[in-house]
Amino acid sequence: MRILHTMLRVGNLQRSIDFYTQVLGMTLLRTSDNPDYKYTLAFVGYGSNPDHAELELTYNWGVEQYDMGTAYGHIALGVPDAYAACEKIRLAGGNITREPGPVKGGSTVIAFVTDPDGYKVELIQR
Ligand SMILES: C[C@@H](O)C(=O)SC[C@H](NC(=O)CC[C@H](N)C(=O)O)C(=O)NCC(=O)O
Ligand code: NI
Repeated sequence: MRILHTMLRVGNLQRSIDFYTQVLGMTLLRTSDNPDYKYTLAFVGYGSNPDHAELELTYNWGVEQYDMGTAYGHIALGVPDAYAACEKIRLAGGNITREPGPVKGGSTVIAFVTDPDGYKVELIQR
């Protein structure tokens, strides 16, 4: 088996596409409309399946907000320099919600950015 994608329900598809492409540097890989079930999908990533796992952004027509609950954690991205990545994200209008630095109790440098719906994305320096 292999990981193909992670699905996130989003309240505004273009807002999310803009974030993942313009702020995090991903590519909009494809979209698909499902008029019968009133939803649209947008797949974003740093490449396509099978070589790259993708994010499946799911927009349910007319649903602009979700109860985020307490269970979701984060999606992690690998970066060569978390400090530089955070500066670039800030300049692109992204919201850094945890400054880069060693993880508590460890030495790996991490940071967090929050996407437009409030989903956390971890940046891991490696
Ligand atoms: C393309 C593939 O990766 C999918 O995940 S589509 C599967 C389909 N998704 C939805 O219906 C999304 C909208 C839904 N209202 C939601 O918010 O999850 C799905 O889950 N189909 C159910 C089925 O039994 O086919
Ligand atoms: Ni899916």
